[in-house]
Amino acid sequence: MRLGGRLAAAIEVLDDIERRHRPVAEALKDWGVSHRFAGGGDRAAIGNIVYDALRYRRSAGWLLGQDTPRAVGFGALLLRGEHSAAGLNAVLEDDRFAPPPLDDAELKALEGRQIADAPGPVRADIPDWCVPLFERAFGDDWVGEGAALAARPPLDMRANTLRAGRDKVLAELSQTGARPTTIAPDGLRIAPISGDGRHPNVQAEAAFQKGWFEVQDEGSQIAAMLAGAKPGMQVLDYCAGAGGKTLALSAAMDNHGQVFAQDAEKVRLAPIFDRLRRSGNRNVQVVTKPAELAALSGHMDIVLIDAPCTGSGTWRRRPDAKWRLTQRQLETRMAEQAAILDAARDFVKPGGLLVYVTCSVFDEENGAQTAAFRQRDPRFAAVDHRALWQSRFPGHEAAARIDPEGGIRLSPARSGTDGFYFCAMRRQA
Ligand SMILES: C[S@@+](CC[C@H](N)C(=O)[O-])C[C@H]1O[C@@H](n2cnc3c(N)ncnc32)[C@H](O)[C@@H]1O
Repeated sequence: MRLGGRLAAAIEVLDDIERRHRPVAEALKDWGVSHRFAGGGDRAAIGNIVYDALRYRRSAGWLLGQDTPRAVGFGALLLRGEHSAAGLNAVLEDDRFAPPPLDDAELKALEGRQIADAPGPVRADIPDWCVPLFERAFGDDWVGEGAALAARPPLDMRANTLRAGRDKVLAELSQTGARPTTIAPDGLRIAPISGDGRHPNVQAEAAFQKGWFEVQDEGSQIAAMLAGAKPGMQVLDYCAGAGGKTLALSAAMDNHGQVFAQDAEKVRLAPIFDRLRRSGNRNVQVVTKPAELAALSGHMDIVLIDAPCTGSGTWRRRPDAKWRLTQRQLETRMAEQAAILDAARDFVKPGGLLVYVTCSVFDEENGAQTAAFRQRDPRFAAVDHRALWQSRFPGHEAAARIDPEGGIRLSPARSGTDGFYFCAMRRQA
């Protein structure tokens, strides 16, 4: 397929996502099933246009003055800067699978439009209703932070020190272009894809099958490290899901002590069993019965709440979620988070830590949530987060926002990671 056919396919997929409210991955998969002739390179290129169009939906649409699948598809290509409008039309001209070229009205709309002149919400590529949330979270930096959340993400991995050190994994993955991450000591990073490329399928590597590494964003690795799990501790991962943080906590404990993994939705825990077999984590107990959980009350050195959240910190990877999110969903998540904080606190032993983490950038789910919790339960006090950050990641002072009232924030613009919030609160009595 040439560029025109790929662009037409991307517009078709974007239309499907919009009309049928399909998740992007499913819409792309369906397109692939019904177009079996398309090769891997075509699928990757179409996927890149679709994902870019969703990441840059606002700015791509602004360029053409419309928010249609066609406008954002064309806009996403133009934003790459590889073609001028006339140049793109010339490429599409003799391609019979291409969409109709840009017409006079579209060319006129594009004339003289520079993203640098666009209003803030367009440059930030966020919905209008999110602007106050971004302003509250980032102050004057909100446009840059929004734009960074619209960029293509890297592929991050964590060396599983129970099986292999980072250098050994780096040597094994040398063909993939993986480099050490700058902040997390066990992290590896493959840079964001450029042009029509795609990330290597690292999970097909023998080293992955041998459990030498896990796919995990550097921000998630940092959050797990900040929790401070040590060999011999009793740790409850209260919202363990597929176990990304469970495995990191267990590795930090060098398999000594106990990590209890629980989740309200048992089905979410299902992948953890395979992951544990591969990674050699032997101190993880998956909690499946209420009685097993009740027995832990008041005994935990650390309770980690990796809370359900809007996921606004992961919009680089899940850009469709950015446009689907509503104020009502945000409020639902906030209510869940408050209820989980109240339910999980009793598992912390006196002197132990309640650690709250989200992959959201909104203060409503982060600092405001933990501050409200401490008001409800003054037995819990925020630790000195500046001292904590400096002790774990010396030399990286500029990479995180430390909130005076307690909490550490990571973001693509500041830390080069997904957006994360971390807050550790010590139980006094
Ligand atoms: C952010 S995800 C966890 C991701 C996981 N910790 C990881 O690192 O891979 C949040 C999890 O919280 C779970 N959850 C939602 N409500 C819960 C509740 N009331 N109690 C415990 N877990 C809950 C969800 O099922 C979901 O798996």
